[in-house]
Amino acid sequence: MTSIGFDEPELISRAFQALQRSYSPYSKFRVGAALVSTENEIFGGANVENASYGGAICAERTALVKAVSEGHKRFQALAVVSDLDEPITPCGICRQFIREFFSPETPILLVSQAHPANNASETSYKGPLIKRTNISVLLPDSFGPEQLDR
Ligand SMILES: O=c1ccn([C@H]2C[C@H](O)[C@@H](CO)O2)c(=O)[nH]1
Ligand SMILES: [Zn+2]
Repeated sequence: MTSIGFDEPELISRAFQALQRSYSPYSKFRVGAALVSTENEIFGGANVENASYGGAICAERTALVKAVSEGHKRFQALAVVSDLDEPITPCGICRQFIREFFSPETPILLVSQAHPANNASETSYKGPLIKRTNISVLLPDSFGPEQLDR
């Protein structure tokens, strides 16, 4: 079966919806993520923190754990959003987690809250800045499941 492809604005909007549910009373840093599976199902996730700070789970892993535990292990894209005017980039643990399930070139969209060029002197609003990357760029020379195939 051929994929119909994913709807990028929809995926980004689902990441912003997920961000609204961020539980981040300690860092006050809200993050949202959204994944689209090869079955065209979208899974959102937010960061969920803990009074024991090290227990925090990032938005990217929340979304992945939701999807994988519902039977979706192959993905067409991931979008990550925050409240910042510049895109953020996944932490090391999330990169390894993404590496487990993503193909090297699968699109990862790192999306700002608003375009950094927006300011009082701007007459026309510029939408969010989208940095397009993939896991082979974010985690080069990585260790992955193939290495355990013996
Ligand atoms: O890509 C990222 C970076 C950070 N965080 C979360 C972890 C923690 O709750 C807060 C501050 O690091 O942001 C994410 O969810 N995703
Ligand atoms: Zn992370």
